Order: sequence, then structure tokens, then C-alpha cells
Amino acid sequence: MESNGVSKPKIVSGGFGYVLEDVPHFTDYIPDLPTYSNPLQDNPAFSVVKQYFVHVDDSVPQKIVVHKDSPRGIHFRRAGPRQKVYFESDEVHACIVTCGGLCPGLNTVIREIVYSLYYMYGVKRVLGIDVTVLLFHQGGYRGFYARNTIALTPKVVNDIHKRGGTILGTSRGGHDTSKIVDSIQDRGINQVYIIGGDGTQKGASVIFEEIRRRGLKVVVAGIPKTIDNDIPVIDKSFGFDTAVEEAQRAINAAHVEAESIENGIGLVKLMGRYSGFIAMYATLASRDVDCCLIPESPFYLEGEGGLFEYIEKQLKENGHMVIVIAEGAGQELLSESMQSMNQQDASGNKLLQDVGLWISQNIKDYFSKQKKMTINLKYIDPTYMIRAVPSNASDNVYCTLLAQSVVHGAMAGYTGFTSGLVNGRQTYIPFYVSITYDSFHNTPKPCRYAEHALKVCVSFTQVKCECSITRGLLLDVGLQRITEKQNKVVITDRMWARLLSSTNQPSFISDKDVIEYKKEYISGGKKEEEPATQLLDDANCADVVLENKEVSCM
Ligand SMILES: Nc1ncnc2c1ncn2[C@@H]1O[C@H](COP(=O)(O)OP(=O)(O)OP(=O)(O)O)[C@@H](O)[C@H]1O
Ligand SMILES: O=P(O)(O)OC[C@H]1O[C@](O)(CO)[C@@H](O)[C@@H]1O
Ligand SMILES: [Mg+2]
Repeated sequence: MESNGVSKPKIVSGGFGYVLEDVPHFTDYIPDLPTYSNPLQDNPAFSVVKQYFVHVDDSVPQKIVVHKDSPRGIHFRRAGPRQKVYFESDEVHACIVTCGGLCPGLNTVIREIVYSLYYMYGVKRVLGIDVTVLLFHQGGYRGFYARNTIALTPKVVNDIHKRGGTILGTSRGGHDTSKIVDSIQDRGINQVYIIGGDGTQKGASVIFEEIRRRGLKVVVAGIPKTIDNDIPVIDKSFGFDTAVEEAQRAINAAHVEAESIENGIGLVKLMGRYSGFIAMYATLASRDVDCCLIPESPFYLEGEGGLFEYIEKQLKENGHMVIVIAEGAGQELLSESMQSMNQQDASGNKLLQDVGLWISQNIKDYFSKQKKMTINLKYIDPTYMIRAVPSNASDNVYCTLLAQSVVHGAMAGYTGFTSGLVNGRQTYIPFYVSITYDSFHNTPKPCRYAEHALKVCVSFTQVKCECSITRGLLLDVGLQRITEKQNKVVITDRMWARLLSSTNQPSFISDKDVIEYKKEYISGGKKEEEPATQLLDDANCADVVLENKEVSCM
């Protein structure tokens, strides 16, 4: 199972191109573990449910739109309770940690993990990794090094879902794998629930590898969190709906302001560092927005087809307009006109310059210099408001299902996985480690040539790469399902077309650019193949999955 101390993906192949990307299990590295009957079978709430336990062979397809001859493609293990569990109730010592930025629903997930452990599995020892009770606020991974934790009981977490934020606190940076695993071992923790975004899941994955290397019976399970909805594979991230709903209030205010004054422009900046999902969905939901600018769709200001021309036209025709801009949009324009900051946060994420202020100033300057018309621009920045609110009803239900699923998986002895919704079904998605084992150079360094082959043949543990660099040697490949790349709005997809047709804004791209974009993203040109946008009705169509045979990467 191991290559250079890193576990390989568990891939199970079946008929008609069926591939199961399975999750690790204790039995992969600890022999002769005892099993126990699942206590849920005596729980009156569940024992009446027909076929309550998930069949061992149940899996969920990643792509549900298929053609007559499509192979069955990639599948994930279906989440849910198993007949046999690998822990006795009083043996479990669980802990929960929240990392990265805030997101509506964090407290709901914490609450529901505690409730599921207590009331479904009779587990009484659950810790929150948190030292916010002390002077030094250090939640997140940093919290592992501090000696302070908080005991989480149903009473403690009873009404936390009504509050925004996370009762455990959070942090960026400061991930030290061996210190974290030492702390887990010292405290006798055997189930670690890690709630966080792409960075957090990468951190969880290396924690899992270290735990496995030490041969510990400790589950590491992730719950994906990101307000930007930039985690691939899963349908959408919890808190996203709440954020979009909250953004409506800012857009409404911008619309009211703009409408009430001559040549009024309401400009709203929303979160979305690299992915414009919040801006796109908030725009589609509102119908008052005349222009939506996102990181995935480059735009320009001056000249024919530019933003200024469109603003002028809108103001002449309607007397007002509303613009929504994602925080990561137009960053290349900003760095052209301002000194590039190149600063990073503690986790290494690039700190962005404020595009909202920048674009407001540019619009004002343009109209005052051109003396074309007097405009009235109101800039609204609800950035943190949309993520600091408690989760709405549908996100609360979603968080509950995620939490219950992750607890069922942990009790069943699965580990090294993230719990996620795929095509409306709860699943367990393996972390894997983002590594390509380059047997030519005999190093675990990622080999970009092999990664290229991986793009074509993602589901197999070995590919033979014919490129001149690796000279036909076999390469072991692994990929980090959840964090291998960021989920982004695909601007050649139907959803972005729907947005363009609802706002009537210019697409800012020429036909030539579209052809180039398609060449790069769609036809497997120099950039990787882009997945269809998640959250789409036409997403998740089947790709052709190649046979496990030689793949040319040139
Ligand atoms: N490659 C990595 N390996 C190990 N730990 C990491 C890695 N990337 C990030 N982390 C750790 O994960 C934690 C959270 O990362 P980050 O601040 O990027 O937030 P995130 O989980 O991506 O959430 P958000 O959605 O807010 O960006 C930090 O403590 C960081 O040190
Ligand atoms: O200011 P903070 O807390 O680092 O978080 C800001 C970032 O977090 C996110 O919400 C999620 O990554 C981004 O959209 C945003 O840029
Ligand atoms: Mg992140």
C-alpha cells in the first residue's frame, strides 16, 4: 500500500468502466481489529427504517448525465451507517477543529457531530480544539498545540446553530504535522473531525498520512467548508446558500440607492477569491444586477465593448445601474495600475487588493474626466457580513446530514476521507495525497508530465507515460480529490451564459478568445481540462474514461 511513506489511492474497477475511488479503512493497516454491532440497530428512531444500513457495495456516480455507450466512470463510497462498527461507545474520544475563514453553518456542523456521537453512538467524550477561552485566541490547527480544550456536550452546543462564526475559533497558518499528531496521541484522541476549506483538507490529509505511518487507530475525517464554493467534486459547500441569500440584502440596498438618484450606480463587492460563484448566484437570484464581474472572466475598462462604454449606455437607457464584483475579479488590471503587493496571509493565500475601491475610483475618474455625465456611485462592501451570519434553514439541514454522515463513516472505521454531497447523495471522498511518484527520478516529487497523463486517465494508480522526459516508465499517481484544483465558474458553460443573458452585460471576450479558451480548457490543450461548473443542472456528464493501458502524454 505504501510508496515512499505515502499511501496509494484505493481504486476498485468493475464492469463497463466502473471505477470506485475508495476510502482508506483501519483494516488497510491494522490487522485483526474487533468489530461491534452498530448501536443504531437498537435505536427506536432508526431500527424502524427499512434498510437503514448502507449496503457495503453502495456507491454514487460522479457523473450522472450519460450517453448510451458511456463507461460507468468514477464512483464514491456511499455515506451512511454500517452494520458493524470499529469502536465501542466508551472507547471513543473524539475531537473537532475548525480552520480557515468563517462560513455560515460551522456551529451547526459542530453541534450535529456532537449530537450524532452522543445520541446515535453513545459517545460521551468529545473535545473542541479551542483556546479562545484564554487570552490568546488560537483556534484551528494551532489549537492542537495548546493544552486547553473545551468539552463538547449536547448541553454546551444546544443552541450554537443560531449563532454565526464558530464557537471553537479558527486560524490560518501554523500547521505542524508532527506536533499535531503528537498532541492527538498524547490526549488519547481516536476520532479527529476537521472542518475547513482546501488548505484545511490538505492539512488533514498529511495528518492522516502521519497517523497511518505511526499505525494509530485514529480516524481523520474532513468536512469541506468554503464560502467561495471552490471545492471540486461536491455539489456545493454548506453556507453557500446562506451567503448568497445575505448578499441579496446588499444588492437590494445598492439598487434602492442607485434608483433613487440621477445616474446612480450601486456597486457591491462580494467574496470570491478565485471563484465567482457567490457573485454569479447572487446576481442570478436578484435580477436587479446589470453587470457581474468575476475572477474567471477577464474584463477591460476602456474602449469598444469595455465596462465604461456599457455603464454609459446603461445610464443613458435606464438612468441607473447595479454592478456586482467578486473580490478576486480584475486583479490583473489592479496590478497593472497599482504597485503589486504580493503579500500572503499566514496560510500562504495571496492577499488581494481591494478591487471594489479601485473600480469605484476608476469609474468616477472616467466620468469626471470625460465630462460626459455626472454620476452618483455608492459602494457597498458586505464582504464579512455574508459569512458571519448564522446558516439558513436549508444549510442547517445540509450541515446536519454532513455531520451525521461523517460520524457514521468514522464509527465504521473509515479514515482519510472527506464527507461530501455528490449528485444529491452523501458520500465519502478519499483525501489521497497530492503526489505523483516519479519512478524515473525515484523521488516523490510531482512530475508534471505524469500529471498531464493523469488528466487523461485519472482513475488508475499507474500510467505509462510516453513523453520524452519520463521515457515510458511507469508512474504511480495519486491525486487529492478534494483539493487537486479549485472549483471555478466555467465561462463557456450554460450557467454563465444564463447570467449574461439575464444582465445583458458584454461578455468582454472576443470570439477568438472563446476559441482559445475552449482549446485550453475544453479540448485538453495546454491547460488542464476544466470540469463543468458545479451547482449546474448540466454538470457531471460522463467523460470518456480510458482503459488502464498505455497513455501518451505528448
Ligand atoms: N498544503 C498544506 N499542508 C498542510 N496544511 C495546510 C496546507 N495548506 C493550508 N494548510 C493549513 O490549513 C489551515 C487552513 O488553511 P487556509 O487558511 O488556507 O484556509 P482554508 O481551509 O483553505 O479555508 P478558506 O476557505 O477560508 O480558504 C491553516 O492552518 C494552514 O496552515
Ligand atoms: O480575511 P480572511 O478571514 O482571511 O478571509 C478572507 C477570505 O476567505 C474567503 O472567504 C474564503 O477563502 C475568501 O473569499 C476571502 O478572501
Ligand atoms: Mg482556501
